[in-house]
Amino acid sequence: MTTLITNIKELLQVRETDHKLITGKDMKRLPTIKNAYLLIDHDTIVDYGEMKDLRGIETDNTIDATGKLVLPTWCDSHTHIVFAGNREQEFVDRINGLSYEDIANRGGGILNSAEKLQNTSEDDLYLQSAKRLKEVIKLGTGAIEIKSGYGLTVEAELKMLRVIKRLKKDFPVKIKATLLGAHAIPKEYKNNKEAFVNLVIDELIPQVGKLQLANYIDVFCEKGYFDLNDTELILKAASNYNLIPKIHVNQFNAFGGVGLGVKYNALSVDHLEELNDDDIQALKGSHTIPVALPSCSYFLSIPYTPARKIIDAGLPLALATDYNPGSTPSGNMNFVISTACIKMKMTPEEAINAATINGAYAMGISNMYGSITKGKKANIMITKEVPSYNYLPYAFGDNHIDQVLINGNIQ
Ligand SMILES: N=CN[C@@H](CCC(=O)O)C(=O)O
Ligand SMILES: [Zn+2]
Repeated sequence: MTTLITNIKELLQVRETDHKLITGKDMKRLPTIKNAYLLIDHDTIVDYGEMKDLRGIETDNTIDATGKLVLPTWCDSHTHIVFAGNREQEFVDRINGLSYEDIANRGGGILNSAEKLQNTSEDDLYLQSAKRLKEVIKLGTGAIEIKSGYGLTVEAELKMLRVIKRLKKDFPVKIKATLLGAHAIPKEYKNNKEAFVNLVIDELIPQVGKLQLANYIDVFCEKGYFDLNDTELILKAASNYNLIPKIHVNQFNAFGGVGLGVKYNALSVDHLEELNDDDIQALKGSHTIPVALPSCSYFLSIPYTPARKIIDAGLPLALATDYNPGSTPSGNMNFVISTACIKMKMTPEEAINAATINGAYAMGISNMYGSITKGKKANIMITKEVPSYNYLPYAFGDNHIDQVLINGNIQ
């Protein structure tokens, strides 16, 4: 089946040759073609160009995109969308003066979500998660990384990962799974963190590895959660099963997690609301991409990741949602783009690069996703009629996405 999109006001993120990721100053450049066409064969982008060069061809479908923009779908490289219920009461508690830390210290937070998830059947968990996934696809997400981490027992973690596997089977979007066994210290291990770390290393990682339920390994490397030593032990154990690190670091404190991630060839280091010069130095010359999660900063009222410092140091940056019930109950990548421009002073070009090709890199799929390139998957979105791409982050809070095509099919 062939689909031709014609009269595109502007086709964004057109990359002739395969770029794995965009770094530093180059992030300010967003290659586009005005008054363009795009040709899709089955699930693949096969041709594009200016309308004046379009030769008469027969296609099964034609979409007229007059006044509209076309761009690759968002690649959301950091989410926790498999969760049970919500934490709206903690949201109100924070408004009334408690901090995220206070809530965690009294047994809420991640432990609250873990209890809910343990008491939710696998089918129900699947249905709740599938609903979220459907919603974010409508908002333009065409590839997504999903973490475990609300299980906190071997069985509940496996349940989460099986739900992710089922989502992979049932949905056309590209999904990558991450084992986040060390997300918080369960109540039963409150005074024996070492035993929990051993459980992750000796039981959880081997089982997940053998069942091939995850592509990546994550750790919440943070004061009060898992320290550098715990993190290193877990990354080492995971490497025996080829689980590549994508880790939570520097959300509240900077104490060397970035350097550790780089040492273990992490694909990404995520959060980075607190970032020092040593962290920047560690990232230089590495293959590890920093990932910022501005919706989390917005929701928790914590600092925004210093995007200017990162990009101006010549580094790449990816943007993701962090969709989860505690720190970011939103999977809207359009809001992420706007917030990155408004609060982190990223230009629209930088934000779009960070949410497409660099997001794809941060989930190991930039060879097939994240840009309009011949041979890549036809995961694209068509906006409503808008004056220019600057309008997407500018008119924040509105939904500018008209149609989403995944593998060439309208969703
Ligand atoms: N910080 C660690 N994990 C999640 C939040 C977990 C939660 O509060 O449920 C995050 O990335 O923000
Ligand atoms: Zn997260």
